[in-house]
Amino acid sequence: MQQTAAPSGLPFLKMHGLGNDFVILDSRGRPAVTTPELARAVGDRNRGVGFDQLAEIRSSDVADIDLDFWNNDGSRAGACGNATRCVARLIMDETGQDRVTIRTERGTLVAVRASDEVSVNMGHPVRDWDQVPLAQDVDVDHLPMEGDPVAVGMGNPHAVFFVADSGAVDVAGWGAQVEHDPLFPARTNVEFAEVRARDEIRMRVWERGTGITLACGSGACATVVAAATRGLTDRKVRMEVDGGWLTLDWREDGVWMTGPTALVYRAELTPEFLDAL
Ligand SMILES: N[C@H](CCC[C@H](N)C(=O)O)C(=O)O
Repeated sequence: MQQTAAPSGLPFLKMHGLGNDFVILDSRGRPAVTTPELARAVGDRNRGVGFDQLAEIRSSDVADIDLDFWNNDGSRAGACGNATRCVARLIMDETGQDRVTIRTERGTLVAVRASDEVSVNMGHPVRDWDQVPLAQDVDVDHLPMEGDPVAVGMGNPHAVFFVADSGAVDVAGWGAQVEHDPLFPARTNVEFAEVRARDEIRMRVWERGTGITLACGSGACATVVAAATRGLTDRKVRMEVDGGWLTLDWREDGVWMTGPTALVYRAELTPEFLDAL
């Protein structure tokens, strides 16, 4: 009897770092599959899988892997610290090594195991107004906007506001308004930071292309850069986000971020789902 091969779907993993959740596709050795339509369909929490970001692993000729990021509105994210840590852990588990190099849009990043957590060097912050990017030549340390935010590029744009009580902030209302402010031609991620001590910050975030998330690694990096630049904290801080705790350390070689990673499940998108796209 002739066996018909089962139609093959698309394997993926679900991971999260502090509740910042990801669908991870592995396209090593074959063409990339993600399109804005696929990202939106898989990112739909009712009709798809749901994620804050989709990360697609690709073969690399300069690093252990290349990694591309997408938001659930179908837009590209130039950086995603928590997904970088999650994928780094996958690759370290696969290779048995404690170090991995990952090429992203902003350059090649190094991640290392830190006991049961993962640290990644997210690189140097970008402080040139046109590189953040901003629409005009303004003071990045004091943007001309209500709330006096700081602009920081971490491979993606961030506007960091310092607030007295982060719990009282209307993150969705204020965040969405700032995301679409004309000062940010590529829109922006928005952080609301409450400095608790020279080594501790509470931060809540509104992400470009996604909305409120429980954590944002690049946003946490941008926040420590903004806080230390303003002289509000030291360069090494513990940061409490809605999903837990990260450690940030702005060193000579870049901003290091350390935190937990979790593998939730491995599954497959069915041909039926993919055909409907
Ligand atoms: N959650 C991510 C950041 C996603 C940023 C994205 N929303 C963008 O459009 O830049 C992180 O851990 O760094």
